[in-house]
Amino acid sequence: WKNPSCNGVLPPGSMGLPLIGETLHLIIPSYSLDLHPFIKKRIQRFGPIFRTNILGRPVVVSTDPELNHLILQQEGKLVEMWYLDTFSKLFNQEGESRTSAVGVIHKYIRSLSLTHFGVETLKKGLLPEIEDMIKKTLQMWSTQESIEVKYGSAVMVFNYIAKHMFGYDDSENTSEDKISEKFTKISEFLMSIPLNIPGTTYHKCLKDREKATKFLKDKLEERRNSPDMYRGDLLDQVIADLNKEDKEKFLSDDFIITVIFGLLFAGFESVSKILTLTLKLLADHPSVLQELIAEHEGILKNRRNSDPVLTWDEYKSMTFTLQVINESLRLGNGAPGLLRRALKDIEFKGFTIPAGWIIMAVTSASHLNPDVYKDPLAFNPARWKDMDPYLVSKNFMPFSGGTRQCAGAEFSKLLMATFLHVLLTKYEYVPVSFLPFQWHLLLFVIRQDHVACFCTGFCSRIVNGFSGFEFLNHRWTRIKGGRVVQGPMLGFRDGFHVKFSPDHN
Ligand code: HEM
Repeated sequence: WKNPSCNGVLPPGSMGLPLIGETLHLIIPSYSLDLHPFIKKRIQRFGPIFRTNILGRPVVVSTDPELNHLILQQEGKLVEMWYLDTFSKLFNQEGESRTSAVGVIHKYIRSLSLTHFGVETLKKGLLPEIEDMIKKTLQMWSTQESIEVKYGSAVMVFNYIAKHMFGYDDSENTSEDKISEKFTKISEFLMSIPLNIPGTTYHKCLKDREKATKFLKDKLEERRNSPDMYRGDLLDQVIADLNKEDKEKFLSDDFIITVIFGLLFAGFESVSKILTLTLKLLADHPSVLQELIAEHEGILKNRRNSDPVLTWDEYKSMTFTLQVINESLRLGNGAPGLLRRALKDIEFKGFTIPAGWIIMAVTSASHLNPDVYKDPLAFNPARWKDMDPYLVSKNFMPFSGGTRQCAGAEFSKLLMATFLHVLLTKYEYVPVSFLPFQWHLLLFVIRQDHVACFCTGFCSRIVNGFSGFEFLNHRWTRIKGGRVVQGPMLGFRDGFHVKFSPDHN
């Protein structure tokens, strides 16, 4: 394993231990948004392209923007998409059947997701539905003692996508049967070592997958046997496809379940991570929060019609909000890299990547390149104002690129922007004071039976507008957590707990 054969010169690197390679280095948690220390150290030692071994597979890690760009553009020719073995088992795709199914799944899943979550659908009617769902979610959150935002938003996005795809209603299920719980738990286990022994996280993951799959199968059966339940949603579309006389050969119940499973997964996990990171970064950066609030208040002020619903044009006018979201996407790389398998030997800059090897394209390396993004670890949404569009196209790939570009990108941005709009126009951020007293002037505002304490050090807006100050019934306050961890997937150590206060009126 130490000196793999190759028809050329392998990139430099080390293959670690037999069987596990250098996996342990990669899963050591890192508590920063910077490149994972394992990748940083290897770059210093071997340069931007190096070889290693992860989970027993020979891997070439690339932080080289040109190579990353090349492999994203050469899907199906030089490389094919490859999931970790854990992912493959999770999605019931293994061995040759997996390889041949990937291309077909790709085409079908892409077209399905664009039909149901693409720009045209968003424009036509999804936006008001999303806004309504977010208002109800925040209202519901505000009845809880506190919310762990990553988990709460994962459930929110899962429920919305599942409702939209097959009419799922979480409130109809007891907590034991809530399928959202099964899915959100499965995601915790994704990077586990594939050891199917009772007690391992991998084993639990497979058990939860069984339950989730059974649930989806029952849904499919139920809808098929009750034509009066027709809603024109994704499930109805796939049932119609299955019933066609000249249906595609690959279409089967199992295939459909895999597609729905994959789509649910592709959606809720990434959005909830980036949304949580955005709230955490906003809580850490009061001046950015101020500017964002001003933008959303401006939208309300400029609204001519009395209909209090966000429009597509208003969403598109949220320049600063979209900069904030871009900045979160830039910093919050959900996974260490995009995974591909070389279909043939790839020659690049004097090195050869042998056919069959895995390539991990670390696109986040470009996101943190100081030559492109000055002071790259700083959360500075204003930087996007002056970014050169050409540089951005080459160095900003949170949604991947080429034919595999995320089919839910616009949906995700719109959902996050709408969430921020509802949150910031309806709920005031009240920071918990944790700096020494002498750094602050504490204002106690007493009206009726409510008492609130505002800290000037963090919330200058309240101080500036103090003369015309209105008592705020809706508030959100960071309670605890928010420490980012890459292990190697992005997460939040101890979660990010926020108290959303109820409306007293
Ligand atoms: C912040 C949120 C999201 C991020 C950062 C994100 C990121 C990505 C990335 C990086 C890929 C490409 C993976 C690769 O090249 O190996 C991808 C693919 C995909 N995403 Fe997303 N995603 C997000 C949300 C969503 C949502 C909400 C949906 C569905 C509603 C979705 C559906 C898909 C689909 C279907 C693909 C496969 C596209 C294809 O292979 O043609 N994503 N996403």
